[in-house]
Amino acid sequence: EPAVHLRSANLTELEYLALNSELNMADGHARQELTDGQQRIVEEFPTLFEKAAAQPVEDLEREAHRAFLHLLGQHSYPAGRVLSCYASSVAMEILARSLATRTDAVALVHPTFDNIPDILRGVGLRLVPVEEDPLHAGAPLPDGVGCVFVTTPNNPTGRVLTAERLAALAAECREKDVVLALDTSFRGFDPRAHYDHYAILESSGCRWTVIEDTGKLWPTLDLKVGLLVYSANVGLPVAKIYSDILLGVSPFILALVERFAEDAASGGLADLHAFIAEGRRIVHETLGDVPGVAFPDADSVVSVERVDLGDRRCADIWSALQDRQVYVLPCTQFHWADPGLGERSLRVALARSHTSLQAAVRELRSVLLAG
Ligand SMILES: N=C(N)NC[C@@H](O)CC(=O)C(=O)O
Repeated sequence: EPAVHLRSANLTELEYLALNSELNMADGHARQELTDGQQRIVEEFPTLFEKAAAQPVEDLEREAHRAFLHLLGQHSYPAGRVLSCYASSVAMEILARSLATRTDAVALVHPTFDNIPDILRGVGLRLVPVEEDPLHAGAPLPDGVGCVFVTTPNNPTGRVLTAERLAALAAECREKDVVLALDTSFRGFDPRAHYDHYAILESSGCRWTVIEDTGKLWPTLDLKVGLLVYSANVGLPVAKIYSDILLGVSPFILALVERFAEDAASGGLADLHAFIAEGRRIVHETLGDVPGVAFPDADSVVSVERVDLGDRRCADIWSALQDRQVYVLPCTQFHWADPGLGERSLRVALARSHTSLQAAVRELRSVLLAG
């Protein structure tokens, strides 16, 4: 098949290349081993399947949404306005199509994962970049857009909107009659993202949507749901466009999400945070003394880590790693409005077994020291 050209590839095309490699540190999906508690759920699958087949799907949806969102501190979500999707990117496509019926421009956080700008541009929307520092510092939003889209915690930086900043953003969007859209796919990793976003959004009166993702947390072989949650006054045809795309997700996956969320609530989430922190430590310890290397996101606790390469180009390092069947992501494509800004950094996935992560960053260390 055609060779993937690094510069013209999107990040997901680079993630495809990594899928069959032992040392795949590219995608942000959960590929660590199952914990004992999760293994016990997998052993229950026949019973879980029977339960999913027997129960009304609306009960399974309600229970899955409740277990997952309560786990993450989201107690005020509107239970009647949650659309279950096969993946968060499906939710993203539905939102993009809905936005395109009402506006021609979106202010989007920069940098962020490139399938978000790609999906928005794919429906013809013009994008205005919003850099993280001004966004978090409270700079006024760009005018002339119909939506402000923020990934929080952001990918790959891990930057989180505080409750105060979210309230101020929502107030500004309400004043300007602009939709505030959040992608909170990485929120499971960061307790600072567990304040009740829905309480703030609902009380602000602004038009809003939130995309949630169960797929980043647990190694369920991508058995997951993306959620598209929206305000009563959103003024977008999200439910109608949802019906163009799907009737609903698998009841079995809803039952699985509920059980994994319950396991997480009884200690699993804290264990996951410790697991990811150890992965981050492995990266810092293995690469920390390499000349020119730095870790720009000192506060980040999400399941990916950015590595600054000093004066080295990420394309060269990415290729040298690929020759060793080791995969990471170049940061160029995250900088969707100015790829040059990502030219000297990489992203390493941390939701991996510590042995494979250690082996991969040792290869990265050797490539970096080879000069
Ligand atoms: N639909 C797409 N493109 N899926 C890839 C996405 O899930 C990977 C991701 O979010 C990450 O690696 O950070």
